[in-house]
Order: sequence, then C-alpha cells, then structure tokens
Amino acid sequence: MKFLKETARQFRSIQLLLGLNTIVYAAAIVLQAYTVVRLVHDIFLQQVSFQAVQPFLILLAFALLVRIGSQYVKGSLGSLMAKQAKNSLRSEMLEKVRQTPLFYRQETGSRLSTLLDAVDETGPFFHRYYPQMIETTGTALLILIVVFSQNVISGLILLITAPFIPFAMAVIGSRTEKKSKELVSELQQFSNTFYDKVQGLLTLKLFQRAERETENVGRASENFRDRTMQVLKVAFMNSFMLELISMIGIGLVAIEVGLRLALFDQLTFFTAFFVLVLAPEFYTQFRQLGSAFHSGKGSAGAAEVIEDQLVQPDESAKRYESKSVPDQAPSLTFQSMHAAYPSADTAVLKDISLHVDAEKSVAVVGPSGSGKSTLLRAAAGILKPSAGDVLYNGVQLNEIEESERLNQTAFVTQDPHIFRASVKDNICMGAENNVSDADFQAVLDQVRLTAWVERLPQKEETLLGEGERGLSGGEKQRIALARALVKKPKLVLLDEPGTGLDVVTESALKETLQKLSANATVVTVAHRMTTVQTADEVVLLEKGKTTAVGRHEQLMNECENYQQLFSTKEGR
Ligand SMILES: Nc1ncnc2c1ncn2[C@@H]1O[C@H](COP(=O)(O)OP(=O)(O)OP(=O)(O)O)[C@@H](O)[C@H]1O
Repeated sequence: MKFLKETARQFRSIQLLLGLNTIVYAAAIVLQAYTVVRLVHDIFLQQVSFQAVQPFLILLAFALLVRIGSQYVKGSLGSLMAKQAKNSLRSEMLEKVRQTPLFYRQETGSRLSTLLDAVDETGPFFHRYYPQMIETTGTALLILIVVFSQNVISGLILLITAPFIPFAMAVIGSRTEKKSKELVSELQQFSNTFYDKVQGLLTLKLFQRAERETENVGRASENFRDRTMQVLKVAFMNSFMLELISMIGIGLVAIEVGLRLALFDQLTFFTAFFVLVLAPEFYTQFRQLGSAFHSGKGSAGAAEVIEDQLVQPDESAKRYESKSVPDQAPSLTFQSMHAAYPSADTAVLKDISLHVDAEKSVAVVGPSGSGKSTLLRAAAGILKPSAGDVLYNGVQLNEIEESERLNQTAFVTQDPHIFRASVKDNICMGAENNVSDADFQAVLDQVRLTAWVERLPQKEETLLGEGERGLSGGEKQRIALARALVKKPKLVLLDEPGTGLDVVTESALKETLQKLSANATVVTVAHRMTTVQTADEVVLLEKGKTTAVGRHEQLMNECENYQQLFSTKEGR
C-alpha cells in the first residue's frame, strides 16, 4: 500500500479537509451520545418537563445532521481524491508508455487492462480506505479520550481490545492482497485473449470457430469470476472477525460498567450509560475501517501491477542515456548479436556480426523462417538483442534518444497498418513537418497512387481503415511506401512482400527504393531479383546465422545455397 499512500500524499488539501471533517464528525458523535444520555437521564430519572429538555432535543437533531453531513462530505472528498489520483496514475502511465523504449513494449491487451482496469481497481483505496483511515484514527482517538475522562477501566478495555482489530485486518489483508494481485494478472490474461479474439473475429467466423471460441471466452470469464469469489470469501471472513472482536469488546465494557453501577455503586447512571453508548461507536469505526481496508488491500494488488509498469522501464532504461544523433544517414552494425522472442525459448538470430556503411544498401535474403524480418526488427529497435549489440552510427541503440532515431527511420513492414483516417493523413503521418500539396502529389505519383486517389469519392480526404474503405494488398503496400517517402528517412528498413506483388506495386517499390537509397542507408529483406542486383551487398541468412556476404554476382558464382535460392526466382 506504500505506493498508494505516496500517491495519496500528493493531495494535501483534500487530506487537510478530510482531517477537519473528521474533527467535526467525531465531535458530532460525542455530542449525539451526550445528548441521548442527557435526555434519557433527565426524562426518566429526573422527570423534568419537555420544555426543559427541548435544547437537548435541538442539540441531538443538530448532532445527527452534522454527522450525516460530514459523511456526505467524506464521500465527496474521497471520490474527488479517487478521481484525481486515477487521472494522475493514468497520465503517469501514458507518459511512461510514451517514453518507454520500443524494446520494452508490452502486449496491447495487458497494457490496456492495466491502464483501464488496474487503475480503476485503485479507486476504492482513495475513495473508501484512505478517508476512512483518517476518520477512524481521529474519531477513535476522541472517543477514547472522552471514555478515559469518564471511566478509566472502560477506557483501558477499549485500548486493549482495539489492537486486535488491526492485527486481524493485517493477517486477513495480506491474503486479500495476494489474491487480488492474482486477480489482476488473471484479468490481464483474459484481456489479451479477448483482444486477440476480437481482432480475429472474421477469421473465426470464416473457419466456423466463433461458437467454440465464445465457449473458450466464457470459460475464461468463469475462471475470472471464481477468482473474484475467492477474494470476496476473504472479505466475508474479514467482516466476521471484526464483528466478533467488536462484540467481545462491547460485551466486556457492558459487564464492567454494569457491575460497577449495579453491584459496587462506583459509577453514576449518567457515566455508565454515556460510556455504553460510546463503546459501540468506537468499534463501529474499526468495523468500517475493516471493510474499507479490505477494499484498500484489493487496490494494493492492482497498485503493485501499476507500480511494476511504472518502475520497470526506469530500471531497464539504465543505459538509456539519450544521446543525440547527427543529421546524416547512419551506419548500422550488428555486434555478435543474438535475438529471441520473449514467447520463445530459443534464439531466432545467432551471433550476427554485420556492418552496413552509411548510405549503402544491403539486401537480406534467406529461406522462409531464417530470421530476416527478425533482423529488421532488431535493427529498428523493436526487438531487444538477448546478447550482443546493435549500433546506430556506432552508438548502442538504447543509448540514443529514441524519438530522434525514429524520426530518421522508416520501417516498412510486410503488413502495414492502415489507420482509420483519410488517405492523406495515413500517408503524411510519416512526416515530421507539414507536407506541401506539391510534395504530396509527387509522392502519390512515385508510388502509382495518383489515378487511384482521383477515383476515390472524396479524393485524398476519403476515409480508410476499420469500418471505412477497404484496400487491396498492393494499395496498402503503396501507402506504406508513400509514408516512407514523405518521411525522407536516413535509414530505411524494408520488408519486401514475399510473393504476389502486382505489376504496379512492383514498379512503385523499385522506384521508391531507388529514390530512398539516394540519401539513406537501406536494409531490405529482399525477395525480388532486381533488389538483390542493385544492392551494394547481399547477406544470406540461414537458420538465424549469416552464412554468406557479398555482391549478388559474387554469391551467384561462389555460394551454392544462394544459387539454389535464386534459381527459382530467376526473371522476377
Ligand atoms: N513474435 C514471435 N514470437 C516467437 N517467434 C517468432 C515471432 N515472430 C517470428 N517468430 C519466429 O522466428 C523465426 C524467424 O521469423 P522471421 O519472421 O524473422 O522469418 P523470415 O526469415 O522473415 O521469414 P519469411 O521470409 O517467411 O517472412 C520463425 O521461426 C518464426 O516462427
């Protein structure tokens, strides 16, 4: 809960108001107890007239109103603190995500779940537990002082029994925290599964798997419900323990004042009754704290997940020193680099040592699954090497200011994402500055999209993406190439589509590569003969290792595997 308490400390003024509200609330409780006792004493024992007790009736009504009012104020202040705390946690997390090097990205589903659900889970700490903790501390202290002033033995009973309550709360609470942390990670897994299924809904439908997957999602949600019930079971146990301790405490006070009043005549009726009315109020405070504590512990489990995410990038980015990059095409060096995907045990790339000079173009070829796209991901800094390094202009990737490096890099993947935005926005998102109409038109010409755009209902303002106009594979590829062109990159990482390029896209690709190669360092995963023929150097990748490096003609003469690879591609 330390992390949540530190977050709550940011809201000093709300804390101050909660403190003042507690003083008012505690005074109202004592006033209410006093007036009730006074009324009973005066009416039943002293038999005074109605007029004489009227001021006490008014005081009682006043105390009740203040009590209700301060509960309302406590609720409002708690909600305000929860709202502000959640906002602050979310913006802190978004800022961290923004700053986190691409190496340390998480899956979208679990990130969304932390950002939305886990942050929401912290709410009860701020709107219930924290205000209740302030209220219980203040009110219990005032009641204790008043009871001690009236009857020391009753005060001692309260003082001795009270610590059992936090003790029971701590024992049960530690179980709650563990269980609710498990609950949050279960929710994250559930979110990943759900996100994945929603994305692949059409495929599931086409393969008639929708129903079966619905059952799987249903099963996962039932598991989640079972976990929730386990947490609730601990909550019921918590309430039961607190009830028991309170009852024993109140019973002890009742026996003590009863004996001293009736048998030993050591107390007046007024004192005995006053103490007896205050004792339940004392324990009620702890009971309320107990149930709020349970919610608070639930929040603490979620907070650990958030804290992990907020702290983890800081630790992993120790070497992230944000060096600037010069405004020129970089050289790219792989130094004994190994790379593996987090979900797989074995390395996909093994001991890659390769140097690409600035403004040179390298084509990477190899059989399917040899690790060509993985090499591009490592070069783009999306996949962290498990050993060795990738140097950008001689500097390790994670020592460079990422935003500057990415500004210089264009990474064209085989399956580019088209956003729900206009054609123009989808293309110009690649550029750092505004793209002039003339430049935009030139880029459209270059990637052979001019005629296509002309035919669209709203020309370049036509919306594309999810729920809007669909695109062919070739059109998608050409939009991705246009994105790279408007960016005027210094490093181009291009994953050529393996097969099925239409003639128009093929020529757009060829020209784009020529244009980009003029001022940039280019690494292409090549499938086409023209790309390897024009590359300054070709790298053959087999089973994650570089097995041959040289110019195309040289490799065709010297390397049998290379010949085999290209004998089938002749003429493409
Ligand atoms: N996210 C991932 N998690 C685990 N393994 C992966 C992941 N992505 C790719 N792989 C595995 O890494 C290996 C290399 O994949 P990669 O995509 O780099 O091959 P490739 O040479 O580009 O293949 P292709 O020419 O067919 O595109 C493959 O065995 C693939 O199954």
